[in-house]
Amino acid sequence: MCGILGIASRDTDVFAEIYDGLLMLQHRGQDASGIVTYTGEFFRERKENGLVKDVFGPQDADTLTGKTGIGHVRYPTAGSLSAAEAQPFFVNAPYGIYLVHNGNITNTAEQREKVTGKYSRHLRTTSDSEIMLNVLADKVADAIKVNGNAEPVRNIFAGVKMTMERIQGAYSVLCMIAGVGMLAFRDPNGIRPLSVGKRPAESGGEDFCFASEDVAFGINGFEKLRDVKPGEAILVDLDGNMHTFQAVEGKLTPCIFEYVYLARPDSMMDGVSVYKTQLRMGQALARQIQEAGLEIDSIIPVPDSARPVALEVANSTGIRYREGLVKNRYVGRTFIMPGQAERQKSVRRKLNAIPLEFKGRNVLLIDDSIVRGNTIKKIVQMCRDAGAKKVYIASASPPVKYPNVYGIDMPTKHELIANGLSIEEIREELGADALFYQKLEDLIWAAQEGNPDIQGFDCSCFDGNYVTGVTAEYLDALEGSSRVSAKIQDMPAPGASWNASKLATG
Ligand SMILES: O=P(O)(O)OC[C@H]1O[C@H](OP(=O)(O)OP(=O)(O)O)[C@H](O)[C@@H]1O
Ligand SMILES: NC(=O)CC[C@H](N)C(=O)O
Ligand SMILES: [Mg+2]
Repeated sequence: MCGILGIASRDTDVFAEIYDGLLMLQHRGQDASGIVTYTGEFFRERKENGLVKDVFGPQDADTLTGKTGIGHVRYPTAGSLSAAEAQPFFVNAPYGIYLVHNGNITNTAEQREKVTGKYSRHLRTTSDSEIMLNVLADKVADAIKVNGNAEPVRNIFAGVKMTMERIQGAYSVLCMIAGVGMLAFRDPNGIRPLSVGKRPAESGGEDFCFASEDVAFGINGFEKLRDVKPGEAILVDLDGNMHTFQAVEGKLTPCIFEYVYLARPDSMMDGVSVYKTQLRMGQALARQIQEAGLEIDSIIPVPDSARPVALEVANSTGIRYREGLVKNRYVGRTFIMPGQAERQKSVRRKLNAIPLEFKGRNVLLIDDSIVRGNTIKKIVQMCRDAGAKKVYIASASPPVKYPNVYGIDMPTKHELIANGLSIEEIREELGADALFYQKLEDLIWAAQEGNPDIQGFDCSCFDGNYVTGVTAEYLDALEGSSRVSAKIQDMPAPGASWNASKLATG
C-alpha cells in the first residue's frame, strides 16, 4: 500500500490542501509521509518517518510554498524502513524531477544494474521507487537527445513510454518536473488505483488533483474527472493545460485486494464502489452460510474493515447483526511489536469483547481476510473467554496462499496460514467450530458487478496468477530473502536509526 496525491493549482499555495488530501489517504500507509511543492523556481521538500499529522505542522506552510506539489504516505514493500526511503525521491537532471510511487517493481535487480552500469548513475537507497525514477530520467534524457528540447511534454511522454517498456510490476506514479508541470502515469495493468479530479480555478480555467483514491478529492473541492487509464500518462503543464498520452496498450486488471481491505469503503475505483463490492461479498458469503444450516445467534464483524460484509451477511441470512468487539481508537498499528507473542497480545490491546454479546451464544465472526491467522485466532479465544458457546468464523475473501508482489505488505509464503493446510486444518489451527472462506469466483463477481467492462482482476495472492508474469526465480528470491513483512519487524526505539539492510529485497 501507499497513497499518492498531487495538486496543480492556478491560484493558491497547495501545501495545506496536499496535507488534507494525504490525511484522507493515511489508511494506505502509516510509516512515512512526504510532500514537495514547486514555486516555479525551486522545489521545497519535507519527508520523514511518521504519520502526516506528526511529520507536518503549521510552520511548514511558510516553507513549502508553491502552487503545485505532490505528496506520499508510505507503507514499505521494498527497500528498507529508513527515513531516507520516504518519498518523494529526486533527480536533478533532466529538468529536475521529483517522484512518488504506489506499487512495487518486480524487475528491480536488472533495472538497478542498468541504471548504475550503463547509465553510470548512483542510487542512494535500496528503494524500488528510486530505481524507477532513475529509469524515467534516463529515458527522458534519451528522448531529449533524439528530439531536442523544444517540446518538453513530447520528451516526457516518450520517456514514460520507454520506462513502461522496461519496468515490470505495479506502479501508479506522480512526478513534479521543474519548468514543465505535473506528470501522472499508471502501469499497463492498472494494478494500483489512480484518479484525476478537477475544480474551477479562481482566475478561470481549472485546477487538477491526482489521487490514489477519489475519497481525497472532496475535501479540497475537487470533483472526479475519471480514473487514469492503464498504460496512460497525463501531464498538467505550468499553465494548467492537461495533456494526455496512451503510452502503451493497457489492459485493466486492478488488484482485487484493494476492494477487500486496502481502499476506503467511500472510494470509487475504476468505476467500482468499494462499499457496494463489500456488500456483494456479504451476499455471496451469506449463501454459503445458509447452506451450512448452522444455528447462529448473531453475526459479529471484526471492526472496522469487515463491517459492510457482515452487515450484508446479516441482511441476507436474516440473522441479527451485533457489535461484539470494540476497537480501541487510541492504539495504533498492532504489528509494530516485536515477535509473535507480542503481536498476539497486541491484538488484545486493539480489540476487546463485550461479554454480554458472547455469553452462551453461537456467534459467527466475520473478518475481511485471514493472512497469518494471528488476528482471528486471538479473537476466537477472546470470544470463548467471554463465554461463547460456539465460535464460527468467516473470511470475506478466499484463502491467502501466495505472496503479493505488487505493493501490499503480505508475508512470504511460509508465513501464510492457508499455505499448505486444508480448510479443516486451518479451522483446527484457529480453534473455531466452523470456518467459511469466500469463493474466488464470488469475490470476482462482487467486484466485477460494479463495472462489467473490467476485463479481469489481479487475484495473485489467492490464485498465484500474477498478471504481469513473475519469474520463479523472483518468487524464490523473495521467499529466501531477508525481507519479512513490516508486521513482524522490530521497530527502532524513537530516535534510533533503522537498520536499512533488514528489509532489503535486492
Ligand atoms: O491474519 P492476520 O495476519 O492477523 O491478518 C489479517 C488481519 O489483518 C488486517 O487487520 P489489521 O489488524 O492489520 O488492521 P485493521 O485494524 O485495519 O483491520 C485484516 O483486517 C485482518 O483483520
Ligand atoms: N507499497 C507501496 O506502494 C510502497 C512503494 C514502494 N514500493 C516503497 O516500498 O516505498
Ligand atoms: Mg483487521
